[in-house]
Amino acid sequence: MTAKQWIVGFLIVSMIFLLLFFVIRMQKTQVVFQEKQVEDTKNDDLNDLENLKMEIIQCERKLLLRRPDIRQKAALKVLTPWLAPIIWDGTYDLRILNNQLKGKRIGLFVFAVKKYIRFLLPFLESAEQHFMVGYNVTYYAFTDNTAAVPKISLGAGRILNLLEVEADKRWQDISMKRMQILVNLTHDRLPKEVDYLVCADVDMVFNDHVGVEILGDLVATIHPGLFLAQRDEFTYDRNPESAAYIPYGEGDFYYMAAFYGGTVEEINKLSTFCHKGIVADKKKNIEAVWQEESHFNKYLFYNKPTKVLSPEYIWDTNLPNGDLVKKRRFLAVHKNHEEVRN
Ligand SMILES: CC(=O)N[C@H]1[C@@H](OP(=O)(O)OP(=O)(O)OC[C@H]2O[C@@H](n3ccc(=O)[nH]c3=O)[C@H](O)[C@@H]2O)O[C@H](CO)[C@H](O)[C@@H]1O
Ligand SMILES: [Mn+2]
Repeated sequence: MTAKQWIVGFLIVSMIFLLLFFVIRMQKTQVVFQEKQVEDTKNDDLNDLENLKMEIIQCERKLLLRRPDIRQKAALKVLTPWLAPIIWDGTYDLRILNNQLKGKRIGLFVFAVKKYIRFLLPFLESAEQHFMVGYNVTYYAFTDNTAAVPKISLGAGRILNLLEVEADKRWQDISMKRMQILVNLTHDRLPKEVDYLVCADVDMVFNDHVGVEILGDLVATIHPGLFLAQRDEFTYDRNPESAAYIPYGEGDFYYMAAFYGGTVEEINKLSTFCHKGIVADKKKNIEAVWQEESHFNKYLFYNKPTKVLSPEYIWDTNLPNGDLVKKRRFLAVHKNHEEVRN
């Protein structure tokens, strides 16, 4: 090597070192700057911290939607960390399950109060086509106006009980009232009449097979809008004053209370917990962010479901990521919330 080559080499190496030095320095400054920002935020009120958190969550969510590998993994999850099955199409053999569960009596609990009576007929008609076909099914449909419910013809072994319930003023109270009614129903009447109880929202229709693959001691459905979400995105109740409170960093899934089930005994325990929580909150003049669904999620955090249903069992065609949920067994009926709730 000539002296000139040595000098050029030396210059190049020192330039690289200089560059590295500046890059590291800039990163350090960035971290210090970010730490200072967080520090500033701490000094502001809690709301700002909450906003920051929401922004981070939004960013993560956007990132997640661009990561097909994560989407795929979340969608294909078939086992919970406590080893309960997550039911997707193709994970079970119905012939085997029918052999195991034949002769079981199944109840379907639903509320159709005030304007929601309009949903009852399509709900029941679709259940006749898709829900537990070949089994003894008893519907427990609660309404404030039995006379307004149209007649429906049922298949063999299927019974409709139209039961009276008082209509609350607020839709939130109607929705939460379901827990109170369930406490009594699962205590007094159901132990003699059914083995398993399934509870559903009425503003839904069965759209494909829903059978004994959903039966288990305690069964809940993953919320179709949050099945790809991170834990801290779950819309649990975050108010420490509420009985439904779940702190950030905790939780397994966000379950939707529009479709769940279990043995009569387990539904009695679940509804008792939720009803007590609702009453305790009322005494403090508070209401959980998603009413009974918040208490439901709290219960299921402490009492892990023995079976979890994938969003195939509650789907809404307005939702993103529908390509991951091909079988849509139970579909939300689109409604004008303002109109139907008032
Ligand atoms: C996307 C969304 O907003 N989801 C929440 C909302 O679901 P939804 O918008 O699905 O609630 P919803 O309006 O369907 O009410 C729940 C159920 O209560 C019954 N009902 C309600 C009102 C009424 O006047 N008559 C009647 O019969 C009916 O069975 C209905 O399906 O509210 C629920 C109840 O708190 C849950 O918190 C849900 O997470
Ligand atoms: Mn609903």
